[in-house]
Amino acid sequence: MEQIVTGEQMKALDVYTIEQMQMPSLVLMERAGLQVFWSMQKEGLPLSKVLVLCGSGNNGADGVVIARLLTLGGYQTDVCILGKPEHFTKEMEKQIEIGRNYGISFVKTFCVHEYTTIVDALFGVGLSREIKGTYRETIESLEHFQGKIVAVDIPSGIHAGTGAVLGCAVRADLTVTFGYKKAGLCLYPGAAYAGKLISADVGILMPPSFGSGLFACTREELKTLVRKPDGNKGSFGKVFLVAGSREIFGAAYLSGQAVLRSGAGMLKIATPKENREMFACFPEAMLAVYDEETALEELVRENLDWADVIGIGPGIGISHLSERLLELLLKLVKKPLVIDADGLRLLKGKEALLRACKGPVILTPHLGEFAALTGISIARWKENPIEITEKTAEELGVILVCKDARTLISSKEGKTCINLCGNDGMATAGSGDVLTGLILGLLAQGLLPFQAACTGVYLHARAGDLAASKKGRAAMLAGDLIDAAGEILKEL
Ligand SMILES: NC(=O)C1=CN([C@@H]2O[C@H](COP(=O)(O)OP(=O)(O)OC[C@H]3O[C@@H](n4cnc5c(N)ncnc54)[C@H](OP(=O)(O)O)[C@@H]3O)[C@@H](O)[C@H]2O)[C@@H](O)CC1
Ligand SMILES: Nc1ncnc2c1ncn2[C@@H]1O[C@H](COP(=O)(O)OP(=O)(O)O)[C@@H](O)[C@H]1O
Ligand SMILES: [K+]
Repeated sequence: MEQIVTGEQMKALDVYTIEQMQMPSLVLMERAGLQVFWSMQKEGLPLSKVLVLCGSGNNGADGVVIARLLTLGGYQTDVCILGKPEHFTKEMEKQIEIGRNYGISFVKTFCVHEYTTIVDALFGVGLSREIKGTYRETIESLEHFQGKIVAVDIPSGIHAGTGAVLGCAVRADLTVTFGYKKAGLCLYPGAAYAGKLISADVGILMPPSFGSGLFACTREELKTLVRKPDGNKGSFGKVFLVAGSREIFGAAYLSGQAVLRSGAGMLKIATPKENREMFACFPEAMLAVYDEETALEELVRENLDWADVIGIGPGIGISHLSERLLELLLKLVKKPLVIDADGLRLLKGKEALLRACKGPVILTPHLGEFAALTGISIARWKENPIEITEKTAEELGVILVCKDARTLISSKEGKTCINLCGNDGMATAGSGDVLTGLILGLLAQGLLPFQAACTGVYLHARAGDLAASKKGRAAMLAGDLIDAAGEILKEL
């Protein structure tokens, strides 16, 4: 997993590196400036005339370093400092002094259209409030700029912890961020403002005791999934999935297919009797059919003994039978349980039962389901997604997968993973059912619950990117994600 930090955490790491490690802040800044300068060259930005816009803090000081490096490199460069001298940090004062000695061009006014590239060094992780006045006018004047924009550390206006736009923000083509990716660059809308994101090492050191539990999913996670040459279908895990209803067969089919495609050994689907004929097209799945006459407790107990992991929800509908099945699972299960879709809708009012559940529980709501379950509106979640997801996971005592364009996975212990892959082609009916199946399949193969949730989300998103490259984002179907997930696993 890749470490992600908030703005406050990044500032704490700066302080630690400077004060404890005794690394001079001007050295860190020089490295930061060099990284931006090199990236601008490497990415082939048009550098015939560059404007560097600087604030009064250390982000602005980085900007002055970049202007000096550009000038020394022979690129025509102007610097405009918007911040007031009384607010300059001591590093900013020093960089201006050095810049003057090197003869860089400071301007008081400018016309953006004269430039081919603009460097945004107005605000970095120190942005603390809504942007107003001259800063706002300047940022808004960049909206019609025809050249390229490079953001230093983070686009000015984006909150480093939440990705929110504080009044207005710079829309960059390239962002070079220092040390670690900031959460605000990983979450929307911030992610959309960053353009291409490059993480650059500038020498920031993280102490072993550092308390951030924020990560991004990476390819490494998939490597924990190893096939055993002497394994059998029992050792690759047995999944019991309560899915489908009289009206909805597809959700059960998609989840079930994803379970087996991810490598699980055996699958049994509990579904209403009317679905029996439909499952003729899915001979790999065993069936446990039920109706009004079925002794549900017996059915559940029998299958809980048999299975290694349990899922409930895809397409089960809202009925007294599906509600009873959910209650029985919550009361009796001692193994990992994944609850999705209608299972989440039925969970409302059963929070006490959920908290008392003896097995580890993974909930996989999209934001509508999350809002219905918790009473927290989608708009409120979007204001502070990490904090709200973590708090809800802790309160409910579950692993919570909040599905969105940037899905968040939080454990009740306060560890959170952000998924950075995937695309809008995945916003297609049945896509979530596939994710449920993948997580169940990974659990069945022995991944620990939080690991299975993060790896499942990552695999699903990578499959989404592969499916989009083959079929296109508009045309891809949930079923394509299943085949693509198989191909991703094959590459390992
Ligand atoms: N430490 C190091 O050595 C290294 C740091 N590095 C760089 O430093 C950056 C962080 O620097 P920073 O902490 O100085 O904050 P920065 O983002 O420049 O802004 C703070 C200034 O903006 C002001 N301000 C805030 N909001 C405002 C608003 N809405 N409207 C108007 N003003 C507003 C705020 O005012 P105040 O809130 O104090 O009144 C203050 O004056 C980091 O992102 C990286 O680029 C790298 O070089 C690596 C080494
Ligand atoms: N714009 C997007 N970018 C990346 N992933 C997305 C986007 N929109 C949706 N997804 C993903 O697609 C899946 C949709 O799940 P869900 O809404 O439960 O679908 P369904 O209920 O139709 O099965 C989630 O995993 C979500 O993270
Ligand atoms: K910036």
